[in-house]
Amino acid sequence: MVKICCIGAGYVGGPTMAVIALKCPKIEVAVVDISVPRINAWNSDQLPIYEPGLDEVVKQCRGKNLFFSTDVEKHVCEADIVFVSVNTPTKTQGLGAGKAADLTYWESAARMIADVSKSDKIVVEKSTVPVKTAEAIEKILTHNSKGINFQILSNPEFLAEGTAISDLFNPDRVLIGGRETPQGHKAVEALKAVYAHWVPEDRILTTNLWSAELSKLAANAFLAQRISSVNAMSALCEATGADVTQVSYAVGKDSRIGPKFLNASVGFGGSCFQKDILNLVYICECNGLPEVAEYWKQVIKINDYQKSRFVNRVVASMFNTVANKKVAILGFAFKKDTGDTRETPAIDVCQGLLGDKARLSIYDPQVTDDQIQRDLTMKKFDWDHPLHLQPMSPTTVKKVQSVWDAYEATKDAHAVCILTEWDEFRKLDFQKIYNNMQKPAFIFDGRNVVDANKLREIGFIVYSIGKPLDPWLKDMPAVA
Ligand SMILES: NC(=O)C1=CN([C@@H]2O[C@H](COP(=O)(O)OP(=O)(O)OC[C@H]3O[C@@H](n4cnc5c(N)ncnc54)[C@H](O)[C@@H]3O)[C@@H](O)[C@H]2O)C=CC1
Ligand SMILES: O=C(O)[C@H]1O[C@H](OP(=O)(O)OP(=O)(O)OC[C@H]2O[C@@H](n3ccc(=O)[nH]c3=O)[C@H](O)[C@@H]2O)[C@H](O)[C@@H](O)[C@@H]1O
Repeated sequence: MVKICCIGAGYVGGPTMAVIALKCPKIEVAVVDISVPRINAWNSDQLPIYEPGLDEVVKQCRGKNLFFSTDVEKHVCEADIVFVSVNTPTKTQGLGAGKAADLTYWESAARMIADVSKSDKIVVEKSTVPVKTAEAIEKILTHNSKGINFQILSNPEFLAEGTAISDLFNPDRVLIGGRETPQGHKAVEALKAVYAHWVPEDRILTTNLWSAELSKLAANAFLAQRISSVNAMSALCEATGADVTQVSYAVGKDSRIGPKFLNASVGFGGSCFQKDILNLVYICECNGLPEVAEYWKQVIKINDYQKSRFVNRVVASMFNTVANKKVAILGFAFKKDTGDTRETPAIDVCQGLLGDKARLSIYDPQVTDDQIQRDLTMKKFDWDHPLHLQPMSPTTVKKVQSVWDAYEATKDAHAVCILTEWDEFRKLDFQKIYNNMQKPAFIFDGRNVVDANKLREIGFIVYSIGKPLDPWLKDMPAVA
């Protein structure tokens, strides 16, 4: 029986391995992590991450051919294939701080693999890593090996949160990069055979190691670039009276451009887009390509601009001050159908409003109060370290209250900001919300989920990203 071990039981390691176990009943899969609470949660009824469809998959295989354990060394030692899916955060200190990937967790995993291994292994980069990481990992493994043969493969993950299970069941492609040697080819074939249990062969792409590593960074950069492009257009739409939804539709009808990923928003979030682009920028700079680095940096600059533009709109519309005004925040996760708040635009928007002394009442169906407090007090990039290494909030933000109901959040509020596109926000009783708010009542829709015209009929002053402006907003300059 082939044995797989995955180091890192996070958003990628957990779902990916659960799907491999489901689709390959003859393969034994162990997911290991240094975080005891995380592993305990994987072994309980309350999984550590919220992902539609994940519970069912885990329930079907857990205890049969899928195991979650903190006994990292034992499972690594026994495995034929070791996936490494640990955090690769942005470096916060030292050379390349604020840009380069911090490979501390990766390196310690690699050293541990070298130490405990007693048989040949295929080591698979599942984490997103800088180009040429495989070479460094190879050095660590071979330097320490006792005649053991390690083959390194790059097999980046393309799943998106909220749709992880369907993405894993039906991927656009699976990418496997390996060394162009007979042993390298053999290792690629072995991993290919795992995916071939459910992925059609023509969707399993094989490349050299460096192409696979770079393709992952490139894919995320292209996706984020689309969002920054449409968000840049949204500012121009507001200035000219065009409607960004109509513009996106018209643009996306061109089959060369395509309709997906053209929704204007308050900004993209998530653990990877910014981190991976910063990483790409750093690699370009290190390779003497400052113009290319500058090009990709713009994607992040526009994203930052979009978030601060939104805050400025809120403050400017409300007579240039939100001091002591109650602002209801609907949605804190970085997108719907996930409880993940890593790099969510809600953090920047909330911090911007708190900077202007607002009182916030936050409701998100999947994010706990604890998480919100932690996010609003944590330093940039600290969030992307394993939980037990994250600093605790020094003080809780007194001006932030989180509640478990949208009606409670909006009661007596001066304004509502919609920051995540949860489906339930579309179905709210806005008449009831309006009746219970201070007047004039404002709605700032950062995700274009509400019907602005209907809300205007109720009496709200509405701002929707990239849509023709309310007469009220036209007179309020939103530039800092
Ligand atoms: N979140 C996402 O949707 C995607 C993430 N990725 C990439 O996958 C990688 C992992 O991301 P996530 O799963 O989101 O991170 P995560 O933070 O959810 O999980 C990483 C896990 O690794 C564990 N870990 C760290 N060092 C360890 C060690 N030495 N031994 C054992 N366990 C260790 C941590 O405790 C943590 O539970 C990152 O490189 C990320 O860029 C790629 C595609 C999608
Ligand atoms: O490497 C990763 O971590 C993953 O990053 C993204 O997945 P994810 O961040 O989970 O979610 P997305 O659906 O890509 O959304 C990212 C952000 O962009 C925003 N977005 C997305 C689409 C859009 O049209 N407009 C827009 O603002 C979302 O609201 C969210 O904040 C990629 O889509 C995955 O392919 C990749 O594997």
